Amino acid sequence: MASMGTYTLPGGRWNSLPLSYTTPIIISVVVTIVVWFIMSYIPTRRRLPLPLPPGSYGLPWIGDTISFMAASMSDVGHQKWIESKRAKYGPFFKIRFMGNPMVMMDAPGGNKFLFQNEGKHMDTYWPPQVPALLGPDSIFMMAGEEHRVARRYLARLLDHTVVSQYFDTVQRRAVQHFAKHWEENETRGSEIFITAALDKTIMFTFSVMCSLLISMDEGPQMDELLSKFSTWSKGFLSLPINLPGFAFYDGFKMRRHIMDFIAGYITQRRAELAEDQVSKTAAVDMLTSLLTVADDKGEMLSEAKIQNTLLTFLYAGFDSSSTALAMTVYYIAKYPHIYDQLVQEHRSILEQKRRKGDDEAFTREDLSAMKITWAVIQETLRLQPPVTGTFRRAKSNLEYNGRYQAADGLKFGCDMQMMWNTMNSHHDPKFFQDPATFNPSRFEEPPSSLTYLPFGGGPRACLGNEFAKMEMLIFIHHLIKRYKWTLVDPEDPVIRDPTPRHQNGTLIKVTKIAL
Ligand code: HEM
Repeated sequence: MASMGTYTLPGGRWNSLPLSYTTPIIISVVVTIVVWFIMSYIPTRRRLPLPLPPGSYGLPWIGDTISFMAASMSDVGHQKWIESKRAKYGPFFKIRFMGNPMVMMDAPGGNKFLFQNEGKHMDTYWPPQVPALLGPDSIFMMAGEEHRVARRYLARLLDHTVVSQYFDTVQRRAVQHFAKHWEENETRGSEIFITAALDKTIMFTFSVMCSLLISMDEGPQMDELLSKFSTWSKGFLSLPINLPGFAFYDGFKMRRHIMDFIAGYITQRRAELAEDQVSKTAAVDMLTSLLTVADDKGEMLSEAKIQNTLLTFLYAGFDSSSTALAMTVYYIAKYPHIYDQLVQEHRSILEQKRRKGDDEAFTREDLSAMKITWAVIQETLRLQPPVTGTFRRAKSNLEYNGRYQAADGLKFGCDMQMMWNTMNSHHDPKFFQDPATFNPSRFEEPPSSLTYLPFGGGPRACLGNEFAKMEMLIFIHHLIKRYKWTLVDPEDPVIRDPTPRHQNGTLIKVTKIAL
């Protein structure tokens, strides 16, 4: 018998519930959501001592999340978004990002404040999808003493001498790369061909990282790992919703496959080490070091830390470098006078080699002769930095007495987030004259302190910057030596996902030359 107020919709588990049951359920869901929104708003206000920086929090939880993420994916990263906020609120301002209040720092004062307090009064903070994809044992997630110990340890594995030891490996990979991936196009019948520079730089940097980390050779296994990586890394720019249809869902699933793959490699290497086979089978790479070198406290790394370190380095080491290199290839083609300067620089290096009888016997001393090349890469990193900035979170109440705000300073409540950002200074005419112009010669003078931050700064600055410099210089040397190139589509738009790349992968028309 149907009671009063009971209404049954045809079909479905929920639909068959009488209205007298569904109404309270719907009301309690709505009330929970509203209370959750309000709660995420109120404690924020309570825990933030005044004065707050100017700006607006916008809607509860959502705030600027959507506009900020959309800006992250646009051609100039956050640059325009930041400019419009700065025009409204001044050099630094507050927003709400994924439920939390966040201050965008100014440059260079805000950057200095942030880097000086790093590890003492503030720690790293990442939106939830990042720790889920990278793992809690990644150095990017570590804080305080744990980060300091891990960083000292990893810095030893990548210090100047070690980077030099990898020189020959990277150089060999470069020669193989051009023979396999570029000369292959020539043998298809033409000395002129069209290719996507980004595909090539991805192949090169991924191959270099696979060699540095686990001594893996190019082949189907590496191709498979690269394709898994591509799915996994798309999860970083997604909302952290673990449901089919969201890139995070696919990325998170793929993380398990990648970790299984890495675990297999570790097991195999442990067995080789136990049988003393490593020197015969593989060069000493990072995996061997991670398995055999103790940290400062004399402790060996756990299996989980080794796995997450390899995953972190593979990602940190290949994504930024590959897009930076493709962008460099783009700017060299866009400005023929820059190409001519580079030809001169590399011709003179090669002539010296030839006088000694072998132009492939390129040594690490030759890198220091590549001053213009490095300036071109630096200028590329200024205009299109692969990392536009990252987040931190205050561990205690802090006061920032920068030059812009009221005499009593800007106070950060415990848990408040802040972001350092390359776009604040890289495009500011105060620090870089005529900032929209591609002008590598500006790097003849060092930029003023904390205004040029492609590799970050302070205690979390990039650990691989020397390595990245070496691999990028080696790649450009081999490219200039063999080819000249023009842009197929000079108007190809730049997108960020999250590193900057041309929508069509920087298509270039390549002509073989012999420098
Ligand atoms: C053009 C290439 C690269 C760029 C632009 C770049 C940029 C950066 C930036 C901005 C940070 C700081 C992040 C922060 O403050 O939260 C960073 C950190 C890091 N980078 Fe790089 N990177 C590059 C290449 C590499 C390479 C080749 C490696 C490894 C061989 C590497 C390994 C790392 C690691 C391990 C960290 C974390 C350091 C820490 O948390 O203490 N990077 N990178």
